[in-house]
Amino acid sequence: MPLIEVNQVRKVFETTVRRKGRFGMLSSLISPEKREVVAVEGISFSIEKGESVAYLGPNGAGKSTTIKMLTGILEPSGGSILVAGIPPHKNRKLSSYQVGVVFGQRSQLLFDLPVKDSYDLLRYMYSISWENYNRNLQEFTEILEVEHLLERPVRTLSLGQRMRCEILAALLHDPDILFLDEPTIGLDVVAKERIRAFIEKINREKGVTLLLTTHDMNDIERLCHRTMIIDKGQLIYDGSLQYIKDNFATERQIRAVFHEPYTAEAAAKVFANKLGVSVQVEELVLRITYDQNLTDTSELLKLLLDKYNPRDLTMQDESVDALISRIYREGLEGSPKKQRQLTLEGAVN
Ligand SMILES: Nc1ncnc2c1ncn2[C@@H]1O[C@H](COP(=O)(O)OP(=O)(O)OP(=O)(O)O)[C@@H](O)[C@H]1O
Repeated sequence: MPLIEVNQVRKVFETTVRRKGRFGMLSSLISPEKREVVAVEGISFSIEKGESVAYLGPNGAGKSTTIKMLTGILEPSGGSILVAGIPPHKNRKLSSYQVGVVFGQRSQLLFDLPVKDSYDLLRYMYSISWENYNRNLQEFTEILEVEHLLERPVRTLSLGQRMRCEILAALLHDPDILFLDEPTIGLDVVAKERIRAFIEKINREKGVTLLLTTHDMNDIERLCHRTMIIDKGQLIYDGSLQYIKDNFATERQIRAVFHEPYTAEAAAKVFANKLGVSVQVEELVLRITYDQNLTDTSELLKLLLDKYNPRDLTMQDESVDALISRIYREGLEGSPKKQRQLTLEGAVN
């Protein structure tokens, strides 16, 4: 049986529209105009124990709303959710024993008190035995390198230090599942890497199931074997990131450095006329961006080498960041590969 089961879940928020004009506020108070926002629209998925899943989507897609429903903070407007066999919104307390949550933008630590006081409170709230509490505290403080922070008031910690303390707080009660909403947001490269290493370890060694929302593609490449993409409240992809890369990353860039600026200019004019190719020139450097499905790499390279004799050549595939942004913009239907298939089908007919 899957550890998390989400079946045709919807969430509709009702908001009040503020009227414009001098008396708008008064009129809104007397007869408020209501509007519905559909944040999540019939989503279904299941997650097995030990999986590490990325939950991606552009701003406002419905990621946080889904996590809030999975943790019981919000009640679904329709459909059903079971987390470790429990509907979270109906039995939030029982469900919380199985689940740890980290919200990158919000804290579950008490701001004015030392970090350790929040941990003691969590021990009490979750009725964690002293033995388990002391064992987890010792193990996690060591790995996360936060021993020296335990007596410091939370408000005095840097963002990176606080995030490490937050993650520790979420795991003190040995949950089977960890929901992470943007756990590396705003952190520097070193702090991000530290947190990723820890999350990866608890998934691998303790079998903690992960569901993670992020806008940082390095989080996913490092941590998640499965990626779900949500857009406008609907699940548009559920599979591996590798599949997306293999099937949708069709853009590539060639960077050529020439001996003379006018050679770069001349080459740019020639390549700009090719189908699916765009060019950029900066002094000696020419960047050719092209769709591998429309233009053969060997053809471009041959032309460059034979005719323009560049000093240096490098090639770069479309970054995962750029790829995912393109999917957000154009959807999976808009991928060059799909377009090409459509074109070919069109040609056959
Ligand atoms: N309490 C609320 N009341 C009304 N609308 C809401 C509420 N919470 C979220 N929404 C709306 O629901 C939609 C989904 O929001 P949600 O926060 O789930 O998106 P998200 O994918 O987490 O975005 P982001 O990446 O920006 O955090 C948005 O249109 C948002 O404005």
